[in-house]
Amino acid sequence: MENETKEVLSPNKGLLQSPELYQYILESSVYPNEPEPLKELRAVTASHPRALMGTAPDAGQMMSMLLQLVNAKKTIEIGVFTGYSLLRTALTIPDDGKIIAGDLNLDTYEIGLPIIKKAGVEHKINFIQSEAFPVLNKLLETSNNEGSFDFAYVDADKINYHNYHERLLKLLKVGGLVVYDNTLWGGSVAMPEDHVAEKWRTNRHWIIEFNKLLASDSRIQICLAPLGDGMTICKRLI
Ligand SMILES: C[S@@+](CC[C@H](N)C(=O)[O-])C[C@H]1O[C@@H](n2cnc3c(N)ncnc32)[C@H](O)[C@@H]1O
Ligand SMILES: O=c1cc(-c2ccc(O)cc2)oc2c(O)c(O)ccc12
Repeated sequence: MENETKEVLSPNKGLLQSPELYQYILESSVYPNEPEPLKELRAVTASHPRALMGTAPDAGQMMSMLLQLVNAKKTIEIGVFTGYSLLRTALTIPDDGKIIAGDLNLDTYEIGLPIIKKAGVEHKINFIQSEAFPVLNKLLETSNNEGSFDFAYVDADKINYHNYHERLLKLLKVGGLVVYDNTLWGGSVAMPEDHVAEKWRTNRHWIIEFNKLLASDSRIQICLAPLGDGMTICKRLI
């Protein structure tokens, strides 16, 4: 029974040398401490045709650690899908913490919403069904929001990551973190273009350019963690 559940819930999404090694990380380090509502959310997401888009559980575990390290209370999420990373954040920040969460798609958010409600953390979430730009632009219209966020997570349209970056750096506190998902894009960033499977060709160029941009941005300190599909952690320095 245990094995059956694992197979359904844990497709090998990792970049590691073997599926066994990824499964080992999940079973030895991630699942034993993964809160029950997150397990439930993965289970309800597993049958969605785009389930592979969800933030990987090991990446979610790192998010919790980062949120705790910066004592995050005020956060932004761009790209919610069914809400795995959102629920991770909501379960980690304090009871009076707030998350502004934007996604174009309300239907997918509603798949996870009953679990978010049952976990008792919905009051921390302000979900906005929208393109990301208006959400960020609206926040920037209120000058009090500048330099006020502790943490941001970006997991949406890769072509606009550089535009989100400029806005998020204004919204983050000095010392705050922004984490970008998919910065290794299935490993395709390090392959010659003609070796890249069709699925990963879209966006590969944007991710490669974005990684260069982050590496040359003196306003931030970065670390590209090879977890999930690659997560770049950026700390605002100035
Ligand atoms: C990879 S999924 C997010 C996964 C999510 N973080 C999780 O843990 O399950 C990407 C999401 O970004 C949303 N999205 C794509 N383009 C967007 C845009 N321009 N503005 C807002 N949301 C967008 C999609 O609707 C989709 O739900
Ligand atoms: O097709 C994908 C796959 C992912 C993905 C792969 C591996 C992981 O450990 C996590 C996520 O992420 C995607 C994504 O964020 C997106 O916006 C579109 C497609 C995919």
